[in-house]
Order: sequence, then structure tokens, then C-alpha cells
Amino acid sequence: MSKPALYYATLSPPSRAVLLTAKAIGLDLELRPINLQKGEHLTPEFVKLNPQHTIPTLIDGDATIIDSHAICAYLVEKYGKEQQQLYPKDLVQRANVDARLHLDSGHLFARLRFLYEPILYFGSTDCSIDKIAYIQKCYEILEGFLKEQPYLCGTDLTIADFCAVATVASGNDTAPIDEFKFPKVNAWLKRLAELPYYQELNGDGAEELKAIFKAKLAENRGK
Ligand SMILES: N[C@@H](CCC(=O)N[C@@H](CS)C(=O)NCC(=O)O)C(=O)O
Repeated sequence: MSKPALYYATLSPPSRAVLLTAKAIGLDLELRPINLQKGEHLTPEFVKLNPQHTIPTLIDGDATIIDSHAICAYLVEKYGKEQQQLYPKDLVQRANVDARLHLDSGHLFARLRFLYEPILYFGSTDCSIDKIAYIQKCYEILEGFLKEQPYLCGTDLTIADFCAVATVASGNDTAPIDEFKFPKVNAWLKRLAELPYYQELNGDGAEELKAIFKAKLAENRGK
């Protein structure tokens, strides 16, 4: 059987969440890079595959799965062996992971995208304090979840940590995480950064995205 194929970009936080998940379960993916700046996600072929024209998009046999959160859950369920705790079978534990995935999707990533997308793609110069504070509000929520546990859903690492860390690490210079207000979030970031595959699969791409964002903002302001 051929391996699952992933349309992705290392600059894309949700793509990196899938890369972290695949690595954690020891799954080899066929990687198919998509260049968003060149509009490769808007070709008729790609839009036919994924009408939402987003990356990551996974192809597994006849199945096309879109959305990083759905992809991570699918991969652990189908290919995870001793790593099922990444997306637990227990109904209540799984519901908690799902809730945190929705937190990333609906709040963390959505707020980062609200700041980044107009600047990266549409020439905007709006890096307002409101947009930054709106992202930082999410750190309060994360701090709450991490108050008495090392990971977002308890003592075990889950795909919710992968999805959230891919987002948080992609915006934490423009929207800094205050060490005194959010000690648990900072400790959680460091904990995840200790994973042997973290830097290669998330750290480098996050740093590159932050650098491109800053350069683009400066360029737009200079126009
Ligand atoms: N909720 C989606 C968000 C995916 C997403 O917005 N990806 C961005 C790149 S980081 C994208 O493909 N943007 C292109 C577009 O929306 O047209 C997921 O988690 O996969």
C-alpha cells in the first residue's frame, strides 16, 4: 500500500502540527509541498481536491482529509500503535482533546490568521495593539489549562499540544508571552521544544514564518 500523501508547507502552522503528529507515531508521509505565495493552493486541481483550498490536506488511498485537527486525529487512530494516548480512546478524555483542538481552530489559530493574513497576502499594515492583545487573551486560557498539569489535556502529550504549539510558536514574538503572567505557558513551550523532532518539524518553520511576517510588514509600511 502506498504511504499517505500530505500537501503542506513548513511555513504553515497547521501543516507543522501534522508533521509533529506523524513523527510521534513513526509514520512516513509522502510530502507534497505547496507554495501559498505562488497560489498553488488555488489551482483548479487543488480546489477540486479541497474546496476549502487550505493546507494541510491529506490523501490516504481513496480518502481526502482536510483540516489539521481532523488529520491528526485520523492519523493517530489509523496508524498510531503504542501512541494511542495522543488521541485517547476514552470518551471523556477524547472529548477534552477535541475541545482543545477546537480552541486552537476557533481561537488561537483564527486570531493569529486575523493578524497575519492581511499583512502576508494583501499588503496591509494593520499590526494593531488590539489584534495583538486578542491573541494574548488566548494565553490566559492556555495558562488556565496548564495550571496543574504539564500538557493541555493532563499528564500525557496529545495532538492538542501539537496543534496549539504550532500556532503559539508562530506568533510569540509579535504577541509575546509574558514570563510573569504566563509562566505555565512558557514552561509548556519549553517542554515541547525538548522533543527531539521539535526544532526540525516546528521550530524552524515557526521562526521562518515570524521573520517573513516582520519583513512583509516593513515592506508594506514602506510602500
Ligand atoms: N483549520 C484549518 C486551517 C488551515 C489554513 O488556514 N491553512 C492556511 C495556511 S496556514 C491556508 O491554507 N491558507 C490558504 C487559504 O485559506 O486559501 C486547519 O487546521 O487545517
